[in-house]
Amino acid sequence: MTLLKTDHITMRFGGLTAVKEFNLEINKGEIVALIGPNGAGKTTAFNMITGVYRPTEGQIFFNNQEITGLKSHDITKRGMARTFQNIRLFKELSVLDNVFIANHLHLKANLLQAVGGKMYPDFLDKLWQPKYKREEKEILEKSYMLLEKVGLLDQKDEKATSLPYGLQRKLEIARALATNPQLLLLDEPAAGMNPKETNDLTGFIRQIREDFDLTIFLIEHHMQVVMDISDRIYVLDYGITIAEGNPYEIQNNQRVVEAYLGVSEDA
Ligand SMILES: Nc1ncnc2c1ncn2[C@@H]1O[C@H](COP(=O)(O)OP(=O)(O)OP(=O)(O)O)[C@@H](O)[C@H]1O
Repeated sequence: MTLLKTDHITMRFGGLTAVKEFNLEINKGEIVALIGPNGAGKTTAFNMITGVYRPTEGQIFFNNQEITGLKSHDITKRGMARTFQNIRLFKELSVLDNVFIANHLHLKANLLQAVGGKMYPDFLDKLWQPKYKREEKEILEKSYMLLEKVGLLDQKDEKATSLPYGLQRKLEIARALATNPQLLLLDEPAAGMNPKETNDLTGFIRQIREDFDLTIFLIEHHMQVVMDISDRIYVLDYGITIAEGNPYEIQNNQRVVEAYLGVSEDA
């Protein structure tokens, strides 16, 4: 079953076409990677899919519903979550509070929707009614469960920024999981990880796919990770899709090899 589909999405910034007519199809349960040299348009593609940018042209479908141009929080509510290339944590807060707040914001957004999207004067009072107190307790339990799944329970009281970089990436993933996604987009999960963490990353991503019934779309520069983990790979170069296929096909694709290694003028 197709979970995410893009139909010829294009993003122009003035005279620059960052992504041109990108056609993507991801099936439920797949792990799909998006690779390409620096500046190829990978993050721009993520930004269009997650509602940060509205595509200049083309359409995006999630769960067979069009989501083109929807705001990020609407897209999150429909079951899509992401992490960022530059980690975005609440730096001063503890590990636990980072996950707790992500859960809480998600709940509050749903509550707001339940009251018609308006901030009624008694809205904050509602949060302290028994029903919502119960929900707060559930959120706390869920936060513990998420930290346990990503292996950060022992560090729950530490300040987020005191964690090594690789663990901050895992904390960002726990935060994304707090919104109950079906599709998780990871922007360079191996960046900043040490060799052991990088080695373990493939198993970790497979495990969360299993535990949370996820579909995963990731941008990654670390080729070993990409080749080990991906069912399929899309390759962008200067905004153009130059290849799509399984890891074996991509490794043996001449155009991909040239895009990465460059071709000498007289070749
Ligand atoms: N908001 C923006 N305004 C203008 N140009 C932009 C904007 N965002 C991205 N670009 C340009 O679009 C092109 C694609 O950038 P993008 O960040 O998507 O590439 P990338 O493949 O993610 O690169 P990297 O691997 O270095 O993160 C680049 O030329 C970049 O300078």
